[in-house]
Amino acid sequence: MPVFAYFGPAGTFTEMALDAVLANRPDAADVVKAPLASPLAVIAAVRTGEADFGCVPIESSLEGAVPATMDALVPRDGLPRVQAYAETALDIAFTIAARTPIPHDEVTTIAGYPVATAQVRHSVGEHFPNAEFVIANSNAAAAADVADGAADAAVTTGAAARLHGLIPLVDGVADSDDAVTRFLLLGKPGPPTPATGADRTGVILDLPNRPGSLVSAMNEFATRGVDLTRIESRPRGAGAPGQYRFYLDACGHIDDAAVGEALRALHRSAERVVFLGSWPIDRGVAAPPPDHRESHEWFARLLRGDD
Ligand SMILES: O=C(O)C(=O)C[C@]1(C(=O)O)C=C[C@@H](O)C=C1
Repeated sequence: MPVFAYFGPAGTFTEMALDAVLANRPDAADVVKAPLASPLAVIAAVRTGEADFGCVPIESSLEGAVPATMDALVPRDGLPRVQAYAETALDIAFTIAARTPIPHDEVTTIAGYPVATAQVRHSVGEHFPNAEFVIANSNAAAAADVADGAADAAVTTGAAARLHGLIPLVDGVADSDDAVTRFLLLGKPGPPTPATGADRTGVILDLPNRPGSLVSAMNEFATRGVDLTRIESRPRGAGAPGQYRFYLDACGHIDDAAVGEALRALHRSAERVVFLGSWPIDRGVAAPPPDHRESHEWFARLLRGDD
């Protein structure tokens, strides 16, 4: 049975995102769901083959990129890259839950995962004036911590609160009404899912450290009319202090000629291009890239001497 790892434990938003992906698969009843402790562990399990697929959070509309996932996406130590095959966007609102219905002003510690606490800072300050956050490993781990007595209350999901027998103190907590988190379904490298006309392509770029190299890389998309939806930078890490790598998401599919041309050009100029995949966009506006097929056909005719 195929194994689908996810950032757990049970009850995380990531599990809900995975369930949404599985709902579209005919074999959904015959898969094994494996909760792992971090996005790094999920991605490592996909790389080594312990899991066939892995589901991880990638981007919060309030908090931006999920650093633990971004860093884990970089292939290391000769292991294969991972590739995204699907994304799911979920509306995010948290439950603050405790072991007993404790008065709000008596809550002094609230367990929370940093990507989550950053999304509820103001609301929690209003509801729980005497509380400070203590770090948990995920939204569901926060509920487990409270069940174990490690904090008075948790920033968690409704599902995790129920699983751990906690009582909701406040439901639907978010500093913004339209908070959305995007999740990726990752697998081993393989042929991308067919182009749908509303797709996203992701790459990680290691660029030479010289003036203009990032502008040039972005121009490979701009000059071909390809819309970029996201640019992130992360430190390159050990051995490269002060140096950054860049993550670009573009509208379009590797099979769209304009996107394919941009990727080939990047391969010629970048130190390394890691292809993260081309997959259908779940929500949001996608400006499709211009159709370059006619120019390719014209060129092929020239080579054949037909034109
Ligand atoms: O999946 C979960 O519940 C998580 O704890 C992870 C995560 C994330 O890293 O973005 C998922 C959704 C929310 O944005 C906050 C936390």
